Amino acid sequence: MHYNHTIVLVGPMGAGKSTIGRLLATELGLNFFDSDREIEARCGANIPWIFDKEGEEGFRKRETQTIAELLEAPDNIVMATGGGAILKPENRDIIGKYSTVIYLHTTVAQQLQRTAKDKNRPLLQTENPEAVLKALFEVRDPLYREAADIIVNTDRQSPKSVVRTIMKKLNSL
Ligand SMILES: Nc1ncnc2c1ncn2[C@@H]1O[C@H](COP(=O)(O)OP(=O)(O)O)[C@@H](O)[C@H]1O
Ligand SMILES: O=C(O)C1=C[C@@H](OP(=O)(O)O)[C@@H](O)[C@H](O)C1
Ligand SMILES: [Mg+2]
Repeated sequence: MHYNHTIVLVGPMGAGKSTIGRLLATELGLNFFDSDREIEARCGANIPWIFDKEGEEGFRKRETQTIAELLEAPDNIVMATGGGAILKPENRDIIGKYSTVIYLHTTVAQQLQRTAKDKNRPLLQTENPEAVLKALFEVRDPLYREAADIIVNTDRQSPKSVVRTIMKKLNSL
């Protein structure tokens, strides 16, 4: 195996980063961290509260700090990031330095379905979440691609099957 054994999952909301990250960590025998859950634990409040009280900028500062903390620790881990973690050059640098990066990709239609009932994503609590997802995709897709060592489509594959695809691709790096 020739890849960096710390794995970071990037990609848009609803691509499956949190779900697949946990399964992949079990498969690899590594601890799993979801940067969003770690931000919430450190802050003692949930993401909607952070966005409401500190704005997206406040959330992004916490996100950068948390991602750095998790990746600078000595152990190999699997980490799911939030969809916007790719925006900051500092995050891209540290993720690239410490990990093998997997871009989980899906369609906007799937993202909409998978995120519809969840109120924990402040950016999607709007009249037209489809337009938001499309606009975010335009900006972020090139950044995800640039960062990625592996790209996997999660559109028509179960989480288990996505993990199998990832394992094959990791083993051929
Ligand atoms: N490959 C998949 N097929 C079907 N549903 C999925 C798949 N991956 C994730 N989901 C579902 O989509 C929702 C969002 O997944 P999540 O892991 O939170 O995405 P992300 O962390 O990328 O925003 C969850 O309800 C999850 O069960
Ligand atoms: O795309 C984004 O900017 C965000 C994605 C969310 O994580 P998921 O990608 O896990 O939904 C979470 O970090 C926050 O609501 C902002
Ligand atoms: Mg997530």
